[in-house]
Amino acid sequence: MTKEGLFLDGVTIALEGRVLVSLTCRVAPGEVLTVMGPSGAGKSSLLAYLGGFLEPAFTARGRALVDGVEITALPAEERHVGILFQDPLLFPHMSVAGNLMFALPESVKGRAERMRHAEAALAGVEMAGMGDRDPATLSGGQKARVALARVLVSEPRMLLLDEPFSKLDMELRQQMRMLVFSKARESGLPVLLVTHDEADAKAAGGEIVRIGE
Ligand SMILES: Nc1ncnc2c1ncn2[C@@H]1O[C@H](COP(=O)(O)OP(=O)(O)OP(=O)(O)O)[C@@H](O)[C@H]1O
Repeated sequence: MTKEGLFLDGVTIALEGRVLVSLTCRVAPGEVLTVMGPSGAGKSSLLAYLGGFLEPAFTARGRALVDGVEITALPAEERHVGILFQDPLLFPHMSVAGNLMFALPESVKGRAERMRHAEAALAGVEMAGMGDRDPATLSGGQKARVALARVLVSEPRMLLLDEPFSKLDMELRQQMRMLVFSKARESGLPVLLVTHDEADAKAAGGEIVRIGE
């Protein structure tokens, strides 16, 4: 399929009759669009609309297309939107590899093959050989890298990032920014990044949209 990236076509989100977000823009494959704005502006609601989990208190219209596929016309489970939140949200009852295998598409068959995919993805985030570890024994930075590997193995069409670096300390934050944006570029995934941090936007290097100001 030709990669066209993400197209937000008149995406409008309102709460109690008040428009919070109104956006038409394109994000090329591998590029990042950063959405900034004050608390309560509607940044997370925009991601929730694209991911298919917007609360019913909101009304929304407009289309989001990824590589020509109108994801907003699909049920959430068919959108294949990868999301990273502030917290890595690893399943605590599964090993690190188990967390990745859970996210792998069903098309990857057989336990050995699934394990190989998981291990390769871990190696791609500098976590080679850590598949057997219990997530609780990992550092914050390691958990963040596992969360990134998990979202990448799920073969998403695009990435939504909701303040994914904000809980990391300065040095780790910079490392994670580089890793996330280089993985997005490498895999040609369009990225929507929500952040309060101007340094995130700078590292992302793409266009910045400010809402609610
Ligand atoms: N379930 C809900 N029902 C009603 N109002 C809600 C609901 N969830 C959020 N809101 C309100 O919707 C508005 C937008 O919230 P949203 O979380 O999208 O903002 P945000 O820009 O992501 O804020 P922050 O930067 O603080 O995360 C806020 O005024 C919030 O109080």
